[in-house]
Amino acid sequence: MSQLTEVAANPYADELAAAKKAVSLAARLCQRVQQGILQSDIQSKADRTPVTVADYGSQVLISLVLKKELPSHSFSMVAEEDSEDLRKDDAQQILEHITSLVNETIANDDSYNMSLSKEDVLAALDGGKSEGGPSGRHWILDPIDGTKGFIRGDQYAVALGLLDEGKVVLGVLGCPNLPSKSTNKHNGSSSGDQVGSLYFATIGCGAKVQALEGSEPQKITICSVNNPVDASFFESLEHSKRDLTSSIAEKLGVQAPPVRMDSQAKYAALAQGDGAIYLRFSGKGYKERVWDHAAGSIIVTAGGMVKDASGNDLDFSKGRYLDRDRGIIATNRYLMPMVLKAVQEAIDEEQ
Ligand SMILES: Nc1ncnc2c1ncn2[C@@H]1O[C@H](COP(=O)(O)O)[C@@H](O)[C@H]1OP(=O)(O)O
Ligand SMILES: [Mg+2]
Ligand SMILES: [Mg+2]
Ligand SMILES: [Mg+2]
Repeated sequence: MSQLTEVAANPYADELAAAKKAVSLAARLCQRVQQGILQSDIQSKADRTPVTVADYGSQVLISLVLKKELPSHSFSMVAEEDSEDLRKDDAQQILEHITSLVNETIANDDSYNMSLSKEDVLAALDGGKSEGGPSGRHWILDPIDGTKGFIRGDQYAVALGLLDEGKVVLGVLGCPNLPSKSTNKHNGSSSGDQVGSLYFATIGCGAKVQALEGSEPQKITICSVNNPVDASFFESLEHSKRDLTSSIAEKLGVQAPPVRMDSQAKYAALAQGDGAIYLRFSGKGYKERVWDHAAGSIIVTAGGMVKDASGNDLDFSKGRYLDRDRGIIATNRYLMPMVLKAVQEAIDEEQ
């Protein structure tokens, strides 16, 4: 397809190009930090979850690239991180470190001739404070999804979505540690597969993958298994109600052991057919955030389905939190009715 035809066929082509560029650059910063991560690179947030210099650096780079690449667009972003902790007196050293990481990543890329001050970094972070909602366009960003996996040296994702009038219309997932074909050995390369991929989808245009360092995009397809006995399922490594997911799997007759993985890399792995089902049931009272699902879910819905436990589509139009009933289920259209039935039965038994 010529570039002109592609632009005509995809109303979000400009936004997609900018989002891919932003996520690729951020992923480069994350890869560098992950290779030599130190205890001093990690902080604890008020909610006791970890945040690293790379979470902050990734968010700064992404907001910067989106603004540079789309100068005529109004900018609104719903993002996980903000500058509050970095404005404290004891955070000056870490802020300096983040600023130099961002500037070095920009300098190594050649696209932009600029250098950020510490104030620029703080201001860029606070560009992510939008509430999103049902009207207008809003970027939705998780600069590192799966920070615990990132610190451990495992899977993580840089996840950027675009909300337009309350619907997710575009998603890009940078997965630096995910092999693009088989995730069976998800900590490293297996059988020569490409490790480090960029997954993306725009509404109505299918999902694709390319190498993070750049390559011809390839279409990806969700697996077509229609008998749950032959299916395998993904769940979170850190945040899964394992009693419930194993009861669901048992009801379905799933034979394979669960594949446990951090972050939205699970959505990417599912979208490229590495497994058949993703079951997400977190602890009681945990409210899911939009940035933990926006990019991943559109990459799966290009060929499959993502629903809550009642079979409803996820609603991203309610602000920073995701409106959903209990869990999240992602799978192909053949298995979805069977999985939803098993989910209802398992939930009823649990009560
Ligand atoms: N108690 C929790 N239950 C469910 N998810 C959580 C919880 N605490 C943090 N998260 C977020 O869930 C996502 C991780 O998903 P997974 O468990 O599938 O790897 C991350 O977005 C993580 O935040 P973060 O983005 O800060 O890493
Ligand atoms: Mg976090
Ligand atoms: Mg997250
Ligand atoms: Mg995060």
